[in-house]
Amino acid sequence: MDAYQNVGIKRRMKRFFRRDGRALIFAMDHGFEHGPTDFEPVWEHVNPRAIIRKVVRAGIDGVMMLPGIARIAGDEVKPNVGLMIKLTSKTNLRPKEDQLLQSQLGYVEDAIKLGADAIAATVYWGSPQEDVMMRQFAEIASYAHDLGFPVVQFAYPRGPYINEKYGKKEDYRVVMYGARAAAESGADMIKTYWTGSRETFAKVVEAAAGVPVLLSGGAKTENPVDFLKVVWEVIEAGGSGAVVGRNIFQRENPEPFIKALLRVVHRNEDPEEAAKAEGLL
Ligand SMILES: O=P(O)(O)OC[C@H]1O[C@](O)(COP(=O)(O)O)[C@@H](O)[C@@H]1O
Repeated sequence: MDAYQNVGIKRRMKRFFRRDGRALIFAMDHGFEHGPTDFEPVWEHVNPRAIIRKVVRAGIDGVMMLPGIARIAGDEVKPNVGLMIKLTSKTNLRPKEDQLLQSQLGYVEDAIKLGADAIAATVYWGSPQEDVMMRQFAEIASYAHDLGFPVVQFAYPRGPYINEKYGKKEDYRVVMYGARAAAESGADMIKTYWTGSRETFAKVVEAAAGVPVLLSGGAKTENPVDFLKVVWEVIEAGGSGAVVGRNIFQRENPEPFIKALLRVVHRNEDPEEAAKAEGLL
């Protein structure tokens, strides 16, 4: 028989994942992590209520945010949509080489009070500060799991040694390593980089040993179909969906784009067909 906590974790995972085991989640931590200039392409989306209302209306499965945005706009995330609260972050205000640490800015209790269905934290695997983030993650995961909450790891290999050894942080060998480290450190969901091909992403999924792997969206593609194609490859590779920020909120009209993404994630639709069906082509 399952322990009470396991039942809680399983039930809360289902707030994000549909019966097909896949999820499309909106990422809304950029005002902190990148700065408000990320919203300049469509300035009205700097208002969290405005953009969250749109993504929820379009049928998104979950929304990820820091605690402060949940205080301001968490009530826009309707009860049938998963709420993921991320407890670590960093600003973009320091020199790049000093941005290799995410610090804890909230506690598991805060996330629960805010109505979270899952708790997230980032680990920059390979960073000189890896140890600090590993401990933060372990503390968050241990407590959240005790209370029956699933934990999401943003497993991002990053830092000078990664560049030296692998050439780039998206090299599948190091992304695979980060995903494995996330699984071995107790993550219930993993969010990580696109490795450039279905074959290499399939290896990342295998390395995660059954823990669902979600794509981290990345910079907005000019042509929406290009991003739909990446998500399609992720699904074909056995990925469990995507967590997408800029590709959604930097578009003038995000709703048809989200609907096309949902077609790809949940119905395996061909990206061009999905785009046509939603009037993007
Ligand atoms: O890779 P970077 O520049 O640190 O980006 C981190 C950002 O990307 C995300 O992980 C995903 O958002 P995007 O889809 O915009 O890439 C955000 O949660 C976070 O703010």
